[in-house]
Amino acid sequence: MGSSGFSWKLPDHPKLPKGKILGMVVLDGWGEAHPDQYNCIHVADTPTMDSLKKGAPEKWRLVKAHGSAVGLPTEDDMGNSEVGHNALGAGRIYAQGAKLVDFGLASGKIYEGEGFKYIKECFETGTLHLIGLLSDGGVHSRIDQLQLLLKGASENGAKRIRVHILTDGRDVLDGSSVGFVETLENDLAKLREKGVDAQIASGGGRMYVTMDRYENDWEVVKRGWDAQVLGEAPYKFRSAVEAVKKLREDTKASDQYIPPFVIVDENGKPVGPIVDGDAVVTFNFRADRMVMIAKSLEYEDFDKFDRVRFPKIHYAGMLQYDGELKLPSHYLVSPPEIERTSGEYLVHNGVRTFACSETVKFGHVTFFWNGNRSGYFDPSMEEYVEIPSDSGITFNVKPKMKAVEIAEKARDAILSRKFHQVRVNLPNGDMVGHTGDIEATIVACKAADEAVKIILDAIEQVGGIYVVTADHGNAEDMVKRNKSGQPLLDKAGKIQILTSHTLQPVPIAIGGPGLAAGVRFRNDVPGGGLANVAATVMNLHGFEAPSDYEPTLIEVIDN
Ligand SMILES: O=C(O)[C@@H](CO)OP(=O)(O)O
Ligand SMILES: [Mn+2]
Ligand SMILES: [Mn+2]
Repeated sequence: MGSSGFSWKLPDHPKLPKGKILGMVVLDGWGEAHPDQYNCIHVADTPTMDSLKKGAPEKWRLVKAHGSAVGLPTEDDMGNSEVGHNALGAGRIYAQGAKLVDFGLASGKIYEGEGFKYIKECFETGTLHLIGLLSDGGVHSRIDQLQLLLKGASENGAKRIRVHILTDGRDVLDGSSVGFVETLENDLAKLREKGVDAQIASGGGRMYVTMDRYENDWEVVKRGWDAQVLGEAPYKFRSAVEAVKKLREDTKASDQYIPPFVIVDENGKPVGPIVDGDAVVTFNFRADRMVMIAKSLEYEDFDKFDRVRFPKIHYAGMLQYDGELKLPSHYLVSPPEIERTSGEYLVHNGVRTFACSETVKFGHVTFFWNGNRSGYFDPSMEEYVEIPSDSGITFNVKPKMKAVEIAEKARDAILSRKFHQVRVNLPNGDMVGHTGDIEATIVACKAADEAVKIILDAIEQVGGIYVVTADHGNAEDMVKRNKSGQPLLDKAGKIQILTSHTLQPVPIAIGGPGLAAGVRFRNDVPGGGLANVAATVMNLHGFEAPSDYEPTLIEVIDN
């Protein structure tokens, strides 16, 4: 870097060569935990990952993947794909959406911002609609933030408020939706006592209504649109608590998959369709599962499904969800400014990159990796391949998912020798872990392990280097535990299945024939986390990382 200013040019690494082919594998939802029967990774046959762990102690270690290590508010915050891949790709720790929204609400700054002023223009004559995930999971949203926003909006002049809820059961225990709806109903009743006309207007389970991602299945978003905007749904109820209880019972749906419903008045009329002149806020802070609904609410030109009506509204996201598309154009809190990511640096330094996953995780190794920006930095240097995911099923039905297909694409990219970095996300441990199906998750872990083997074999053939890591835990612990780690039993004496991510660290392994002799993990970064991986990878490509990146995990010992 010249003294005159910024340069993309990275300094040469003093010891490590350039031009090696590097396979970068992210196992989604693959943490390290105590081996017992609820640790699906332990129970599953995973010879490849086992051999990495046993093989070379100086080339395998654990890194932090939750809490402050990935920019989350507290050490009780489990990791997730957004913050995990952001850290892996950006090499620095950013205060993430959850934290930025906390700050905006606590300081009141949120109410002074452009986004809030924009929606406020509708408060006099229109309704304020709040759409988002109702739980305290802290991955996509938090109910306490919704509560503060409800209070703040009413104090700032909102007279009529409608909440469109999405039930969780993925980041929190299944069945917990009832309690969250009751809490929200209490708050809305208090607002009504103060003269604010506030009600829940519609709802549905997050995986079946609204929160699809990466354009996997627009039907999911359409179901939400019909209920939230048009006031139409297959189920109609007078109360949301009743809706959630009854639909769980009658349709046997888990919280994640509750079918869409609308709340109606005594005449059977929906209480809160979205109409001209209304304001709408999507209150999730996390990006991936808000991009599609944001497009449907914002884009004049839109052909993904028939919206029937496109109301003239003032729409704001809790955050801006896509930095490249500038979507949505209005937002309540500015997102973390994740810039100068490793992907952008490497492209500027001649590193040709291939990235691949299946649809449900495709954006993780592209969009999240690149700091929540869609698209390429330089299409002549990069190729991103998406393998279509199965849609319309829960992944316990097909736990192998597209692991082999992803690995074969990676293998072909490696053997083609056209790329220096071949990066994949293997979704199985996470996507199947979220279903809570232990048997299926064991199959999933085995499938992911087999995919890793395909990639490592290809790296072996070209004399390359591999880095195998994960973005956060999930499959390694499938049961809710008490403080001392014992499985918690419910009233009927049954274990409580944990569908969510965990607080566990994740493994990182390096190796391959191209790894220079003397490379090993340093032992002076014991607290290392996912953000330390980017500098590590830059070193393995033959470069020094920028000075503001979190330190590399490796050193080169002279033999
Ligand atoms: O499915 C998701 O949206 C989250 C859990 O809420 O999982 P991940 O962070 O692994 O994408
Ligand atoms: Mn993940
Ligand atoms: Mn997950």
